[in-house]
Amino acid sequence: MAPTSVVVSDRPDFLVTAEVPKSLQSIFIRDEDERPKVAYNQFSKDIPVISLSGIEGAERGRVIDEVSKACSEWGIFQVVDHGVPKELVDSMTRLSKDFFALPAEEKLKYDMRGGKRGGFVVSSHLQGESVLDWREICTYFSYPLHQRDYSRWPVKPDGWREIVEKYSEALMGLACNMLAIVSEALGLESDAVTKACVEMDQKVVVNFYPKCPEPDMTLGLKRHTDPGTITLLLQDQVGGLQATKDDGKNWITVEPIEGAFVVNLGDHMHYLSNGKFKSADHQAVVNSNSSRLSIATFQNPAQEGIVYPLDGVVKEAEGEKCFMEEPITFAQMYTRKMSRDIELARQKKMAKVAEQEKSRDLPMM
Ligand SMILES: O=C(O)CCC(=O)C(=O)O
Ligand SMILES: [Fe+2]
Repeated sequence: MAPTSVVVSDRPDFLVTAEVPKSLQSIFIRDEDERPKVAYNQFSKDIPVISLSGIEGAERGRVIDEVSKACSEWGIFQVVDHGVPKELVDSMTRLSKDFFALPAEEKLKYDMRGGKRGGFVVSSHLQGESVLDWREICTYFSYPLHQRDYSRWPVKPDGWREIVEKYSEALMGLACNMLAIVSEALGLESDAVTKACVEMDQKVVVNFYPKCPEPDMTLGLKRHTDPGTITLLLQDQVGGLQATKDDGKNWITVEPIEGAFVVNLGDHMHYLSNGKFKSADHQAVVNSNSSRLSIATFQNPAQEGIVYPLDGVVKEAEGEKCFMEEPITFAQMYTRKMSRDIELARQKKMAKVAEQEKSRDLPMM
């Protein structure tokens, strides 16, 4: 989920119905510079695909090298042979699709608007931002266990809750394995990153992107970096996840691979690594042929977790400098990111209004 999303009250109702509108409402139309530049199904093989087979034995060194390279270059890669059972992944996908196919009234029993922690919402966007994302989401706050609030977990379709529980647990395991590899890729003990997280939070966001009548004008999810430590994304075979490693000049569409997880680093990991590892800049595009499902599992540090380069990462003897002035907490980092994004959205909106006024004032030819 876009890290900075704040659920606001204006809800485009038609997205919760099965009907696809014939044209795009203006609230979804993006400025030209934000619109998709590459097709949803023009797949690229640039993002590394890393097999985790043999990770506890002879293959560990290879995995560490491949992860290190991918994190320095992209901050995003895919993993296969990850050990999460195929039946669990298939059930999670099938039941998630069934959830979004439920009648609007059923989904809206878990309406997340008004600051509720978890549930269902149509689109979501920054306060002050004028354009909406073309998606519906269902969110579960799954860890820490003592904060789990089942009253915000939809009970339908039958069996979904149990599967979400199993899926969250399996993904917590995979995330911890990946964070051990990332720590070692930085030359540290395998528990360095998990220790910095204090207690690992997990949030599962199921994204459903309905078919869209004018996909070239809008985005399923606008460009962002995830704020947390690491994200594990399961996507269906439709395609739509895009990444850039050069600040938006070039975009690639990540090739969907059956059963693979896309792994991307978030801002927290970027700071812990003193900028050696990127937090992946990404977005989701939509299309007019089929709807798309993706399930993002966000692994975040505790609110009081410290955001600062890890001990031993900054090699001062080699002339390297720490790129942060002072340690801050994850809660502070998140608030700053949000305020920055809200301010940017405000400036963009004002520039647009000024531009419109200027063109209105021009004399008629
Ligand atoms: O749907 C996707 O491919 C991307 C989802 C994502 O980036 C997110 O939920 O933060
Ligand atoms: Fe994301």
